Amino acid sequence: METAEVLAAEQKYFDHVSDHRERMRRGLLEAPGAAANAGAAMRLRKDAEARLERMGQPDDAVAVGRMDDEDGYVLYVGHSTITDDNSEVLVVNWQAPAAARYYTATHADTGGLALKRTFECSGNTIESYSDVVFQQLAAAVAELEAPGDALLDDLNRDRTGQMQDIVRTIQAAQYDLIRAPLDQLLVIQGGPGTGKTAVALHRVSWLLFNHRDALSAADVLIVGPSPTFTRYTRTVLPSLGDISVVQRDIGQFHPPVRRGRTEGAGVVRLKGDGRLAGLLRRALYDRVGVPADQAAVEAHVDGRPVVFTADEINQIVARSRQTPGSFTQQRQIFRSLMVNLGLDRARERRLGVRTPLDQLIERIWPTFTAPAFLRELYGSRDRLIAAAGEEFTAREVALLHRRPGERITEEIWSEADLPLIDYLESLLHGVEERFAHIVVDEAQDLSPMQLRSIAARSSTGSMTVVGDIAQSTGLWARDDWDDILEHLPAQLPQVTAELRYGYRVPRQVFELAERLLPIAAPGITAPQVVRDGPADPVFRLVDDDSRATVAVEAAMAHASHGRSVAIICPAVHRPAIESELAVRDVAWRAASRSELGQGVNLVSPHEAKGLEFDATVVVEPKDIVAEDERGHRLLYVALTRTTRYLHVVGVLPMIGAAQPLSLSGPEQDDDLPPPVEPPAFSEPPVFSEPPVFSEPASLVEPPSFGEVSSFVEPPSAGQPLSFGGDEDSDFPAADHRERERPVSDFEATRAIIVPSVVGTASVPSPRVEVVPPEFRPPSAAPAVSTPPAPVSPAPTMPAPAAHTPVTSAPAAVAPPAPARTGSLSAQIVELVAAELAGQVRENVQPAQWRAVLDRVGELLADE
Ligand SMILES: Nc1ncnc2c1ncn2[C@@H]1O[C@H](COP(=O)(O)OP(=O)(O)OP(=O)(O)O)[C@@H](O)[C@H]1O
Repeated sequence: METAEVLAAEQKYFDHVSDHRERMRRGLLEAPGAAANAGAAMRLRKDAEARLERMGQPDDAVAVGRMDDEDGYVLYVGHSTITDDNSEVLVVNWQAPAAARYYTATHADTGGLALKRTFECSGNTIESYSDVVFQQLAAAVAELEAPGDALLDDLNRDRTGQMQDIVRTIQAAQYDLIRAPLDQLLVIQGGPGTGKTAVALHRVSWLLFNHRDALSAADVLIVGPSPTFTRYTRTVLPSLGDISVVQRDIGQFHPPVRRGRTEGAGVVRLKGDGRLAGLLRRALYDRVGVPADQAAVEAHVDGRPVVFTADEINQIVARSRQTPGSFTQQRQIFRSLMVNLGLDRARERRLGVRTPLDQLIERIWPTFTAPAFLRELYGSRDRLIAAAGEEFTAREVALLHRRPGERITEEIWSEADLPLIDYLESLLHGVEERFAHIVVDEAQDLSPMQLRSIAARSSTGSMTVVGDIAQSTGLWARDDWDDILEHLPAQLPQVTAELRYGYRVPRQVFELAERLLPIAAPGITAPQVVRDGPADPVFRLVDDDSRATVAVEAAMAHASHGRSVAIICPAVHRPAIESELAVRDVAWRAASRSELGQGVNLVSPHEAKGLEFDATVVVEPKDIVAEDERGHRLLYVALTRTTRYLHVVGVLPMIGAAQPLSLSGPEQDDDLPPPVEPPAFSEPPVFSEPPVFSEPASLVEPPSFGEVSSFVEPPSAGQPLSFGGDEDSDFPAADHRERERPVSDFEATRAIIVPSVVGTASVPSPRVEVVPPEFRPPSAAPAVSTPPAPVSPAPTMPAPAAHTPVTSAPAAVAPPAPARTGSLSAQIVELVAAELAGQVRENVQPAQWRAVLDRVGELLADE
C-alpha cells in the first residue's frame, strides 16, 4: 500500500476508535449515577476518574503504535484500553502484558512480530508513521544501525518546561527496567539524558498497573532533589493515568518550620553525616532518667511525700527503653509502670496519685517536639559533648553549637537541619507515612541523613533509585553506589542496572562534555549518544563588561524562536545577568522559584540537574567549576542540559589555566538574527597566544580538559581574532533537521528501524485485514509475578473501512464467569455482582450497562 493509503486507512481506524472512546467516556461519566448505593457510587466514581485521566482528552491520539504478528494479527497500543460495542479490544493499554512485544521485540528476537508501527500524531490526526519491519532487520543490521524516526522526532521536539511521557518510543532496554520485578531495590545508573527519570516514572505506572493487588498509588512515593525538579516531572504520571502518586522533594520531610538559615560547608557536611543519627539518639535518651548525682526523687501524693530511689526508677527506665517503639511509646510504658509503683507506695491512699506523678514523670522522661529538642541541643555545648562521645572531635562539636533564637517560633532552620528534625521526629513518634515502593531520583547527591529519611519511609525495601555518579556533586559527592546503598534498606536484593544510550544531548555537544569525564569521574563510561544536533557548540569569548550582554542576547535569540532556553549561570554572575535581563525588559523565569518553560529561564548549575531545554547558555565555565568541590562534574551537568543548542560564554581561560575549554570556530548556519558583536579585546586574552577561530568548529578537535597545553593552535600572525566565528552564522538554521547518526549496538536496534523512513515504498505493507479469533501474548512473556493468561475475549481488531472487511464476527461479551483465581476475575465478579446486580434492579440505562461492560472488557484484555 502506498503511504497515503496507509495513512488514510489508519486514520479511519483512529476515528473509529475515537468514537468508541467517546462512547466509553460518556459511559464512565454516567456510571456513578446509576450505582445501587452511595458506597458503590463512590467506588465507581473513583475508578471512573482514574480511567478518564488515563483515557486522555477527546482529541488525544487513541494509539501510539501497532504491532502485527507473523500471522497478520494486529494489535494497537495506546495509553488506555479501548473496546468496541462488543467489548472487542480496539487498542490495548501499554502496560498490559499483551502490549509487551511492542517494546521487547528486537531484530534478534522478534517475539513473533512482523512489524511494529509508531505513529506521529497531532491530536488524533496521524501525521506520519514509521515502521520497523522485523523480517528485514537481521540482514540490514550491519549497515543500518540507527535510532528510528519516531524516537528522533520525540527527541527533537520543543521542550515545554514539563517532562512528557515516552510511551510511544520506550526502548527495549528501558522497558526491561520499567517492568523489572517489584521486590528489589533497583539502582539505575546512567549518564545525562539516558532516560533514567523517564524510566523510573514509567516504571511506577507499570508497577501500579501490574501489581494493582499489592500496590495502590498511595503506596508509592517519588522523591526528587528540588521543588523545581518535582514540578518538572510531576505531570508524567497523571498523563499515564496515575493521578495520586505522592511526589515530594527531599526538603519536604519534616514538620513545618521556618527555613532560610545559611551555613558554612563544614557545618552542612557534618549535619549530613550518618553519625548524626547516633548523636541525636544519644542526646535524646540522655534526657531520660534520674540524674547521676541524685540518689532518690520525691513526689507528693495527696500532699504527702513519697520517695523513689534513683535505682528503682532507672530500672523502670531501662525496662521501658527495651520495649520496641518510639520514644513516646516507650514513655507511655514508663508512665504506666511508674503509676503502678506510685500506687504501691501509696497503697492506703489510692487517689490523687496521677497528677503529682505526672510532674515527676515529665522530669524523668520529658516530652519534646523535634525542633524544640534540636534547638536546645544546639544551644548546649555540654549536651552536645555528652552525646558526641568518642565519635566526634571537639571541632565538630563546636560546629554544631549555635546560639538559639529567642523563641522556638523565631528559630530559622537550614536545609541541613531538616533531615535531623525529621530523624528526631521519627525517634519521637515513629514514621507515620510509609510506602511500599519508593523512587529516588538524582540519588547520587543525597547525604546519609537524607537517605535515612527516605529509608525510614520504606515499608518493604522495594525501591527504584536512579542517578549518575558522574553528576554527583555537592558536599556528598559520591564515586560509588555502595556509599549510597549502605544507607538504604537492605532487606531485598539490591540490583544495579545501567542505561547506556544518551537521548537528550546531541553528539556535537556531548563530544565536548565527555572530555570532562576523565577528570570529573574517572572510571565512568560515557553514554553513547543516539543523534546529531543541529549545530556545534558556540563559544563566545567575552570580558567582564560584555559577559552578561553576550549571554542574554544569545538567550533572547533562541527565545525569539519559541525555544526554551536556560542561562546556566554561577552565583557570582547572576546579578549582572539579572540586571541585563531587566535593562532589556526580557521576561524570564527562575528555576529557584520552580518556574520553567518556553522563553528565557535563569538556572543555577545545581538547579539544572535533571532538567533540559532546547538551548542552553552556559556562563563562565571556570566559575561553575569553582562553585563546587567537584566543579568539573557540575560543569558536565551544565553542558548536558541542552537537547539542541549550546552556547558557552566566558573569558579565557574558559575553565582555568590547567584545563582550558576548547574554543571552536564559526558555527553552522542559522536563520536567527546575528548575535551581538563579539567583544573587542584591546589586548590578547590570558594566553600569550590567542587561539584560532577561523576554522569550522567541526574541524577543530577540542582539547582534553585534563591537558594543560592542548589548546587549539594559535592564529597565524596578523590574523584578526574572530571570537565566535562568522557573526551571521552564530545560530544554526531553525529548521535544520538533526542528522541521524549511525550508532552501533544501539539498543533501539534490538528493534532496529529498517527502513526507518516514513511510508517508504520499500516497506511491505503489513496485512491488517485478517482479524484473528484471538491475539495471544508472546510465550516469552514479561516477568510479572503471575504468568499471563491468554487474552479473553480476544482483542481482535475490527478493520477500518479501507482495510479488507472483518472476516470473523466479533465475539459477544461473555457473561462474567464465576470467580477464578486471580485478581482480575475477582474484580470483574465484584463489578458485576456489586454494581450490576444493584443496577439491574434499578432499571439502569443501556449506556450505563455499557460502561460496566467496557470495564469488564478492559480488565479481561489487560489480563
Ligand atoms: N525512549 C525514549 N523515547 C523518547 N524520549 C526519550 C526516551 N528516553 C529518554 N527520552 C527523553 O530523553 C530526555 C532525557 O530523559 P531523562 O530526563 O529521563 O534522562 P536522565 O537520564 O534522567 O537525565 P539526567 O541524568 O540529566 O537527569 C527526556 O526528554 C526524555 O523524554
